[in-house]
Amino acid sequence: MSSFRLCFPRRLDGQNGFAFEYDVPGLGAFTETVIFPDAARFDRLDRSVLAGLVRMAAILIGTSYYKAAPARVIEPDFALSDAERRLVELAYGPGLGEFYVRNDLPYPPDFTVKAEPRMAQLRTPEIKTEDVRAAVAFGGGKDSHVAASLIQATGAEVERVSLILSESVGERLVAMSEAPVTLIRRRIDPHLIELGRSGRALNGHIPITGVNSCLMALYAAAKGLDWVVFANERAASEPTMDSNGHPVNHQFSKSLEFEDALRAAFTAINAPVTYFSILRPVSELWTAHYLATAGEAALDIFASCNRNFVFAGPNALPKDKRWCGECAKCVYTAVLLAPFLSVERHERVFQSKPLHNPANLEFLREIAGLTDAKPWECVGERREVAAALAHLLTDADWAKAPLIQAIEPELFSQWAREDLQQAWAEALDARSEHRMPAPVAELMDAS
Ligand SMILES: CC(=O)N[C@H]1[C@@H](OP(=O)(O)OP(=O)(O)OC[C@H]2O[C@@H](n3ccc(=O)[nH]c3=O)[C@H](O)[C@@H]2O)O[C@H](CO)[C@@H](O)[C@@H]1O[C@H](C)C(=O)N[C@@H](C)C(=O)N[C@@H](CCC(=O)O)C(=O)O
Ligand SMILES: Nc1ncnc2c1ncn2[C@@H]1O[C@H](COP(=O)(O)OP(=O)(O)OP(=O)(O)O)[C@@H](O)[C@H]1O
Repeated sequence: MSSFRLCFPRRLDGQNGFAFEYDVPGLGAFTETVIFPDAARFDRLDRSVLAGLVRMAAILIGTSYYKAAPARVIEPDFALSDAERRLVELAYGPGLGEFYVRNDLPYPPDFTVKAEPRMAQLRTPEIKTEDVRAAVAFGGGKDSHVAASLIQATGAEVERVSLILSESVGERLVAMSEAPVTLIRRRIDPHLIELGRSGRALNGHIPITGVNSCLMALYAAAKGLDWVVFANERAASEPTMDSNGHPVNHQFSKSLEFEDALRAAFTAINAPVTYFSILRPVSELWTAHYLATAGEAALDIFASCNRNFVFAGPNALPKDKRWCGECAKCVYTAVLLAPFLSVERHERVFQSKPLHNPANLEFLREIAGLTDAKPWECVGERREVAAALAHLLTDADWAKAPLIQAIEPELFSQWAREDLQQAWAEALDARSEHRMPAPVAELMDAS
């Protein structure tokens, strides 16, 4: 039976990085390279820790190549600890859930992982809480800005780090930040993109946050940083839709389930970094409120529209735009921030009026829970969106916005008014499960 093969990554000659190599049945060999800043000193890492970190990166990066022609057997040329095996099962299972469902492939998928077992390290991880240096994942959006600001408030030294697939995306990210951004450069095998474009390979979404997490951890460990901080929100654990009784989540690799799997795999290799998500305990309205108040300086430079990050497709935004104003993610972010901004300020932030554009009504219905499924996008919990809309209907200016008016009758036929009032009232105070170190939990008021 032909299998998808993952090779143990090799160091590049003359460049500070690694080559990740894969064999896809029927399509041949592929190589992705990742180049790190010189400050990442891989030679200072314990050999087994380095090997573990690159194995984890190889597993996650492999999802891009596996999806070209999914095989029934996944076969690394390295042994796997239980935690790494679980990472494979999750990344190539629900991590690719959207891909399977949108390509009409069976879901859950039926594959076997063929690898020798590896003994895990059993030491309890040390969590540094003083003189901390933190790598904060930076994606240019509201969550990244808020995460960087909060980590700074803990007294830690913050380095913003972005993974990029093209220089133009790197330039956009740098322009979206008020502080310097360290860039780690991935180069996807161009053959994969060609095959996808010509229809000779399957295409679809991959667990990108998992890829970014493993590469950030590798960078942080090699630079001697202590924390690797993501801004994965509580809402990312809510599935996008249900497929025959199985949840499918566009944001699976941002979910708490995947965060736990990554943390277990880092522990099993004794990785010298603490990985966590700082926005896990709070609502998206909490984050929007923080950005509109304490984080106000970022309002004119941040962007959440994913079209900023297209590196090879036809959907890239024009250079002078940060928001397309006509996708589910723009509409979602516009709803979350509206309760905290005047209509005029909102228009300046979003470079348009997404909540006044009738063409956006269907997106609004989808994100507010008025349809069977959420859009295949990075959007949050339906109840929270509905609560924000109910609140906007009580605001004299926002209640006049055409989309807010248009949604009113359907909103209250789907949701009980009192339930939405309660969700709004709790939005800034409620806290949920998280994995943050004590000083961060204290700052976030989360026990
Ligand atoms: C920017 C974006 O949203 N891209 C998604 C889009 O891809 P598109 O074809 O429009 O443009 P490109 O991003 O330039 O991709 C070109 C092709 O390359 C494939 N590819 C890309 C990155 C990668 O690591 N591996 C790859 O194989 C890609 O499939 C294209 O064929 O549509 C794709 C198919 O649905 C999406 O997969 C692209 O999503 C990117 C991987 C991406 O970075 N998306 C994030 C903005 C995103 O969705 N973030 C979510 C987190 C989701 C998660 O962690 O799973 C979020 O913020 O919540
Ligand atoms: N290119 C990237 N490099 C490093 N980290 C990234 C990148 N893109 C996203 N992230 C991180 O992944 C996590 C999830 O991304 P997400 O898109 O939700 O955040 P965001 O872009 O900051 O906010 P928003 O939800 O407003 O788009 C965040 O911690 C974010 O910083």
